[in-house]
Amino acid sequence: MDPIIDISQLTMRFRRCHALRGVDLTIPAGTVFALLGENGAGKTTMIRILTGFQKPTSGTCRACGLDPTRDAQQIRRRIGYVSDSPPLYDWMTVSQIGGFAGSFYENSFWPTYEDLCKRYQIQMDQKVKHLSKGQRAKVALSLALAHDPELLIMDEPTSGLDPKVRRNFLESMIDRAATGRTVLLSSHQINEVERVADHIAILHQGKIRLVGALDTIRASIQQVTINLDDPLRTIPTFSSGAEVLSEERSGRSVQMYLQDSQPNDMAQLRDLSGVVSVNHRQATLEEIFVACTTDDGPSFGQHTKPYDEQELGDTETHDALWASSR
Ligand SMILES: Nc1ncnc2c1ncn2[C@@H]1O[C@H](COP(=O)(O)OP(=O)(O)OP(=O)(O)O)[C@@H](O)[C@H]1O
Repeated sequence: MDPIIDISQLTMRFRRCHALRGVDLTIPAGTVFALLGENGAGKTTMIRILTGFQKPTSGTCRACGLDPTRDAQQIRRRIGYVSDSPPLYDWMTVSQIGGFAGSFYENSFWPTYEDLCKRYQIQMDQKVKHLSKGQRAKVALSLALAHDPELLIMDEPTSGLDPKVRRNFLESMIDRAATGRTVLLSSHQINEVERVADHIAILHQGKIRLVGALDTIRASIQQVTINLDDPLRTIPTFSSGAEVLSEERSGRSVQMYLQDSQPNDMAQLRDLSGVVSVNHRQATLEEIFVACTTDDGPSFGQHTKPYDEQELGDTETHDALWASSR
Protein backbone atom coordinates (compact mmCIF):
# COMPACT_ATOMS: atom_id res chain seq x y z
CA MET A 1 0.00 0.00 0.00
CA ASP A 2 1.24 3.53 -0.84
CA PRO A 3 2.26 5.61 2.17
CA ILE A 4 -0.24 8.33 3.11
CA ILE A 5 2.65 10.76 3.59
CA ASP A 6 5.87 10.61 1.61
CA ILE A 7 8.56 13.21 2.25
CA SER A 8 11.91 13.33 0.52
CA GLN A 9 14.86 15.62 1.26
CA LEU A 10 12.54 18.32 2.59
CA THR A 11 14.40 21.51 3.45
CA MET A 12 13.06 24.77 4.83
CA ARG A 13 15.40 27.69 5.25
CA PHE A 14 14.14 30.87 6.84
CA ARG A 15 16.19 34.06 6.85
CA ARG A 16 17.64 33.42 10.29
CA CYS A 17 17.43 29.65 10.61
CA HIS A 18 17.32 26.29 8.94
CA ALA A 19 14.04 24.77 10.19
CA LEU A 20 14.23 21.50 8.19
CA ARG A 21 17.43 19.97 6.86
CA GLY A 22 16.79 17.25 4.28
CA VAL A 23 13.99 15.32 5.98
CA ASP A 24 13.03 11.91 4.56
CA LEU A 25 9.90 10.36 6.02
CA THR A 26 7.18 7.93 4.96
CA ILE A 27 4.07 7.38 7.02
CA PRO A 28 2.05 4.24 6.40
CA ALA A 29 -1.75 4.52 6.19
CA GLY A 30 -3.77 3.29 9.17
CA THR A 31 -1.30 4.37 11.83
CA VAL A 32 -1.22 6.80 14.72
CA PHE A 33 2.09 8.52 13.98
CA ALA A 34 3.66 10.86 16.51
CA LEU A 35 6.18 13.50 15.56
CA LEU A 36 8.27 14.29 18.62
CA GLY A 37 10.78 17.08 19.02
CA GLU A 38 11.82 19.85 21.35
CA ASN A 39 10.72 23.45 20.94
CA GLY A 40 11.94 24.76 17.59
CA ALA A 41 12.76 21.27 16.20
CA GLY A 42 10.75 21.94 13.02
CA LYS A 43 7.49 20.05 13.71
CA THR A 44 5.08 22.90 12.91
CA THR A 45 7.10 23.84 9.83
CA MET A 46 6.81 20.29 8.52
CA ILE A 47 3.07 20.23 9.20
CA ARG A 48 2.57 23.63 7.56
CA ILE A 49 4.35 22.37 4.44
CA LEU A 50 2.28 19.17 4.37
CA THR A 51 -0.94 21.15 4.62
CA GLY A 52 0.07 23.60 1.89
CA PHE A 53 0.44 26.66 4.13
CA GLN A 54 4.19 26.94 3.59
CA LYS A 55 6.29 26.35 0.48
CA PRO A 56 9.51 24.43 1.19
CA THR A 57 12.91 25.72 0.07
CA SER A 58 13.61 22.36 -1.60
CA GLY A 59 12.64 18.72 -1.51
CA THR A 60 9.32 17.02 -2.23
CA CYS A 61 6.36 15.80 -0.24
CA ARG A 62 3.03 14.16 -0.90
CA ALA A 63 0.04 13.77 1.39
CA CYS A 64 -2.88 11.53 0.31
CA GLY A 65 -1.11 11.21 -3.06
CA LEU A 66 -1.21 15.00 -3.63
CA ASP A 67 1.55 17.59 -3.76
CA PRO A 68 0.80 20.34 -1.21
CA THR A 69 2.78 22.92 -3.19
CA ARG A 70 0.40 22.45 -6.15
CA ASP A 71 -2.81 20.98 -4.73
CA ALA A 72 -3.12 22.85 -1.41
CA GLN A 73 -6.92 23.35 -1.68
CA GLN A 74 -7.56 19.73 -2.57
CA ILE A 75 -5.36 18.48 0.26
CA ARG A 76 -7.14 20.67 2.80
CA ARG A 77 -10.48 19.18 1.71
CA ARG A 78 -9.13 15.66 2.10
CA ILE A 79 -7.44 16.05 5.48
CA GLY A 80 -8.47 17.30 8.89
CA TYR A 81 -6.06 19.81 10.40
CA VAL A 82 -5.86 21.22 13.90
CA SER A 83 -3.13 23.82 14.30
CA ASP A 84 -1.45 24.65 17.61
CA SER A 85 -3.48 27.89 17.70
CA PRO A 86 -6.67 27.20 15.72
CA PRO A 87 -7.90 30.34 13.96
CA LEU A 88 -11.64 30.49 14.73
CA TYR A 89 -13.90 33.42 13.82
CA ASP A 90 -14.58 34.95 17.23
CA TRP A 91 -17.76 36.75 16.23
CA MET A 92 -19.51 33.54 15.11
CA THR A 93 -21.41 31.10 17.30
CA VAL A 94 -20.35 27.44 17.51
CA SER A 95 -23.27 26.61 15.26
CA GLN A 96 -22.45 29.32 12.69
CA ILE A 97 -18.81 28.30 12.44
CA GLY A 98 -19.88 24.68 11.86
CA GLY A 99 -22.34 25.80 9.16
CA PHE A 100 -19.63 27.88 7.50
CA ALA A 101 -17.02 25.08 7.53
CA GLY A 102 -19.65 22.50 6.49
CA SER A 103 -20.37 24.42 3.27
CA PHE A 104 -17.01 23.15 1.94
CA TYR A 105 -17.86 19.49 2.61
CA GLU A 106 -20.54 16.83 2.11
CA ASN A 107 -23.92 17.02 3.89
CA SER A 108 -22.80 14.48 6.47
CA PHE A 109 -20.49 17.16 7.95
CA TRP A 110 -23.21 18.98 9.90
CA PRO A 111 -24.78 16.06 11.85
CA THR A 112 -21.31 14.74 12.75
CA TYR A 113 -20.18 18.21 13.88
CA GLU A 114 -23.32 18.64 16.01
CA ASP A 115 -22.82 15.22 17.52
CA LEU A 116 -19.15 15.89 18.36
CA CYS A 117 -19.96 19.28 19.96
CA LYS A 118 -22.68 17.59 22.02
CA ARG A 119 -20.24 14.91 23.15
CA TYR A 120 -17.79 17.63 24.18
CA GLN A 121 -20.65 19.47 25.96
CA ILE A 122 -20.27 22.61 23.86
CA GLN A 123 -23.40 24.78 23.49
CA MET A 124 -24.13 25.44 19.85
CA ASP A 125 -25.44 28.98 20.44
CA GLN A 126 -22.38 30.14 22.37
CA LYS A 127 -20.18 32.78 20.77
CA VAL A 128 -16.66 31.53 19.94
CA LYS A 129 -15.14 34.56 21.71
CA HIS A 130 -16.75 33.43 24.97
CA LEU A 131 -15.31 29.90 24.88
CA SER A 132 -12.55 28.83 27.25
CA LYS A 133 -9.23 27.65 25.80
CA GLY A 134 -10.20 24.00 26.23
CA GLN A 135 -13.64 24.59 24.70
CA ARG A 136 -12.03 26.27 21.68
CA ALA A 137 -9.76 23.23 21.30
CA LYS A 138 -12.83 20.97 21.34
CA VAL A 139 -14.58 23.05 18.65
CA ALA A 140 -11.41 22.97 16.52
CA LEU A 141 -11.27 19.18 16.89
CA SER A 142 -14.96 18.83 16.00
CA LEU A 143 -14.41 20.93 12.87
CA ALA A 144 -11.39 18.85 11.86
CA LEU A 145 -13.14 15.51 12.43
CA ALA A 146 -16.63 16.21 11.09
CA HIS A 147 -15.85 15.29 7.47
CA ASP A 148 -14.24 12.04 8.65
CA PRO A 149 -10.87 12.70 6.96
CA GLU A 150 -8.62 9.88 5.81
CA LEU A 151 -5.68 11.84 7.29
CA LEU A 152 -5.94 13.88 10.47
CA ILE A 153 -2.99 16.17 11.21
CA MET A 154 -2.76 17.77 14.61
CA ASP A 155 -0.18 20.09 16.12
CA GLU A 156 -0.19 19.67 19.92
CA PRO A 157 -3.83 18.50 19.85
CA THR A 158 -4.36 17.99 23.56
CA SER A 159 -3.00 21.25 24.93
CA GLY A 160 -5.87 22.93 26.73
CA LEU A 161 -7.92 19.76 27.15
CA ASP A 162 -8.64 18.46 30.64
CA PRO A 163 -7.24 14.99 31.50
CA LYS A 164 -10.55 13.14 31.03
CA VAL A 165 -11.29 14.63 27.60
CA ARG A 166 -7.65 14.18 26.67
CA ARG A 167 -7.77 10.48 27.46
CA ASN A 168 -11.04 9.89 25.59
CA PHE A 169 -9.81 11.89 22.64
CA LEU A 170 -6.53 9.99 22.38
CA GLU A 171 -8.30 6.66 22.66
CA SER A 172 -10.60 7.68 19.84
CA MET A 173 -7.47 8.20 17.70
CA ILE A 174 -6.61 4.52 18.11
CA ASP A 175 -10.13 3.65 16.93
CA ARG A 176 -9.64 5.87 13.87
CA ALA A 177 -6.43 4.10 12.92
CA ALA A 178 -8.16 0.73 13.33
CA THR A 179 -10.54 1.73 10.51
CA GLY A 180 -7.63 2.47 8.15
CA ARG A 181 -7.48 6.25 8.67
CA THR A 182 -4.23 7.89 9.63
CA VAL A 183 -3.49 10.27 12.48
CA LEU A 184 -0.34 12.41 12.50
CA LEU A 185 0.18 14.30 15.70
CA SER A 186 2.99 16.46 16.92
CA SER A 187 3.48 16.47 20.65
CA HIS A 188 5.73 17.09 23.62
CA GLN A 189 3.65 14.78 25.80
CA ILE A 190 5.77 11.64 25.71
CA ASN A 191 3.54 9.70 28.12
CA GLU A 192 0.47 10.36 26.03
CA VAL A 193 2.24 9.48 22.82
CA GLU A 194 3.43 6.24 24.33
CA ARG A 195 -0.18 5.25 25.01
CA VAL A 196 -1.57 5.90 21.55
CA ALA A 197 1.10 6.03 18.83
CA ASP A 198 2.20 2.94 16.96
CA HIS A 199 4.90 4.77 14.96
CA ILE A 200 7.07 7.70 15.96
CA ALA A 201 9.72 10.01 14.54
CA ILE A 202 12.05 12.14 16.64
CA LEU A 203 12.95 15.41 14.96
CA HIS A 204 16.04 17.21 16.24
CA GLN A 205 17.26 20.51 14.86
CA GLY A 206 15.44 19.96 11.58
CA LYS A 207 16.64 16.38 11.04
CA ILE A 208 14.96 13.03 11.68
CA ARG A 209 17.01 11.41 14.41
CA LEU A 210 14.97 8.23 14.82
CA VAL A 211 11.92 6.79 13.07
CA GLY A 212 9.99 3.55 13.12
CA ALA A 213 7.42 1.40 14.85
CA LEU A 214 7.34 2.31 18.53
CA ASP A 215 7.62 -1.30 19.73
CA THR A 216 10.63 -1.91 17.49
CA ILE A 217 12.33 1.29 18.63
CA ARG A 218 11.76 0.47 22.29
CA ALA A 219 13.05 -3.06 21.85
CA SER A 220 16.17 -1.86 20.04
CA ILE A 221 17.46 0.70 22.54
CA GLN A 222 19.19 -0.21 25.79
CA GLN A 223 20.27 1.98 28.64
CA VAL A 224 23.72 0.73 29.64
CA THR A 225 25.52 1.75 32.82
CA ILE A 226 29.21 0.91 32.98
CA ASN A 227 31.25 1.34 36.15
CA LEU A 228 34.97 1.79 35.57
CA ASP A 229 37.94 1.57 37.90
CA ASP A 230 39.31 4.86 36.50
CA PRO A 231 37.25 7.84 35.28
CA LEU A 232 39.67 8.50 32.39
CA ARG A 233 39.29 5.14 30.73
CA THR A 234 37.79 5.16 27.24
CA ILE A 235 35.33 2.74 25.73
CA PRO A 236 35.98 1.35 22.25
CA THR A 237 33.30 1.16 19.55
CA PHE A 238 31.11 -1.92 19.39
CA SER A 239 32.13 -4.49 16.82
CA SER A 240 28.46 -5.43 16.33
CA GLY A 241 27.81 -1.97 14.83
CA ALA A 242 25.61 -0.89 17.76
CA GLU A 243 25.21 2.89 17.73
CA VAL A 244 25.77 5.04 20.80
CA LEU A 245 22.87 7.54 20.77
CA SER A 246 24.15 9.44 23.78
CA GLU A 247 26.73 9.07 26.49
CA GLU A 248 27.09 10.76 29.84
CA ARG A 249 29.98 10.40 32.24
CA SER A 250 29.91 11.04 35.93
CA GLY A 251 33.15 10.09 37.66
CA ARG A 252 33.73 6.39 37.14
CA SER A 253 30.24 5.79 35.84
CA VAL A 254 29.30 5.96 32.15
CA GLN A 255 25.68 5.89 31.09
CA MET A 256 24.94 5.33 27.44
CA TYR A 257 21.95 4.67 25.23
CA LEU A 258 22.80 2.00 22.73
CA GLN A 259 20.82 1.15 19.60
CA ASP A 260 20.82 -2.30 18.02
CA SER A 261 23.18 -3.82 20.53
CA GLN A 262 23.74 -7.60 20.45
CA PRO A 263 23.91 -9.84 23.54
CA ASN A 264 27.60 -10.30 22.79
CA ASP A 265 28.24 -6.54 23.25
CA MET A 266 27.48 -6.75 26.95
CA ALA A 267 29.66 -9.83 27.37
CA GLN A 268 32.52 -8.06 25.58
CA LEU A 269 32.08 -4.97 27.75
CA ARG A 270 32.22 -7.04 30.93
CA ASP A 271 35.38 -8.77 29.74
CA LEU A 272 37.32 -5.54 29.23
CA SER A 273 39.95 -4.75 31.81
CA GLY A 274 39.01 -1.71 33.87
CA VAL A 275 35.28 -2.47 33.73
CA VAL A 276 33.93 -3.11 37.21
CA SER A 277 30.32 -3.76 36.30
CA VAL A 278 27.81 -3.42 33.45
CA ASN A 279 24.05 -3.09 33.91
CA HIS A 280 21.56 -2.72 31.12
CA ARG A 281 17.83 -2.51 30.59
CA GLN A 282 15.36 -1.45 27.89
CA ALA A 283 15.15 2.35 27.68
CA THR A 284 11.86 4.20 28.15
CA LEU A 285 10.54 6.43 25.37
CA GLU A 286 11.27 9.50 27.46
CA GLU A 287 14.89 8.40 27.87
CA ILE A 288 15.13 7.68 24.14
CA PHE A 289 13.77 11.14 23.40
CA VAL A 290 16.32 12.81 25.67
CA ALA A 291 19.16 10.70 24.26
CA CYS A 292 18.24 11.68 20.69
CA THR A 293 17.92 15.37 21.45
CA THR A 294 21.00 15.89 23.61
CA ASP A 295 23.90 17.47 21.79
CA ASP A 296 26.58 17.10 24.38
CA GLY A 297 25.72 13.40 24.13
CA PRO A 298 27.99 10.83 22.64
CA SER A 299 31.63 11.64 22.63
CA PHE A 300 31.54 9.71 19.38
CA GLY A 301 35.19 10.46 18.72
CA GLN A 302 36.14 8.43 21.73
CA HIS A 303 34.62 5.28 20.30
CA THR A 304 37.38 4.77 17.81
CA LYS A 305 37.95 1.12 17.11
CA PRO A 306 35.90 -2.03 17.48
CA TYR A 307 36.49 -4.29 20.47
CA ASP A 308 38.19 -6.94 18.48
CA GLU A 309 40.86 -4.41 17.44
CA GLN A 310 41.13 -2.35 20.59
CA GLU A 311 41.35 -3.14 24.27
CA LEU A 312 39.75 -0.70 26.67
CA GLY A 313 42.12 2.26 26.80
CA ASP A 314 43.95 3.14 29.96
CA THR A 315 44.75 6.68 31.08
CA GLU A 316 47.87 6.89 28.94
CA THR A 317 46.21 5.79 25.70
CA HIS A 318 43.33 8.25 26.07
CA ASP A 319 45.03 11.04 24.14
CA ALA A 320 46.28 8.65 21.50
CA LEU A 321 42.73 7.43 20.92
CA TRP A 322 41.53 11.00 20.50
CA ALA A 323 44.30 11.73 18.04
CA SER A 324 43.48 8.68 15.95
CA SER A 325 39.82 9.72 15.72
CA ARG A 326 40.50 13.14 14.21
N1 LIG B 1 7.82 32.02 9.49
C1 LIG B 1 9.01 31.86 10.06
N2 LIG B 1 10.00 32.75 9.87
C2 LIG B 1 11.21 32.58 10.42
N3 LIG B 1 11.55 31.54 11.20
C3 LIG B 1 10.59 30.62 11.44
C4 LIG B 1 9.28 30.73 10.89
N4 LIG B 1 8.56 29.65 11.30
C5 LIG B 1 9.38 28.92 12.07
N5 LIG B 1 10.59 29.49 12.17
C6 LIG B 1 11.76 28.97 12.89
O1 LIG B 1 11.94 27.62 12.49
C7 LIG B 1 12.34 26.81 13.59
C8 LIG B 1 11.37 25.66 13.74
O2 LIG B 1 10.13 26.18 14.17
P1 LIG B 1 8.83 25.26 14.34
O3 LIG B 1 7.69 26.16 14.70
O4 LIG B 1 8.67 24.41 13.14
O5 LIG B 1 9.26 24.37 15.59
P2 LIG B 1 8.37 23.35 16.47
O6 LIG B 1 9.10 22.05 16.49
O7 LIG B 1 6.96 23.31 15.99
O8 LIG B 1 8.46 24.04 17.89
P3 LIG B 1 7.38 24.11 19.11
O9 LIG B 1 7.34 22.75 19.72
O10 LIG B 1 7.98 25.13 20.00
O11 LIG B 1 6.05 24.54 18.53
C9 LIG B 1 12.38 27.74 14.81
O12 LIG B 1 13.72 28.12 15.00
C10 LIG B 1 11.54 28.92 14.39
O13 LIG B 1 12.00 30.12 14.98
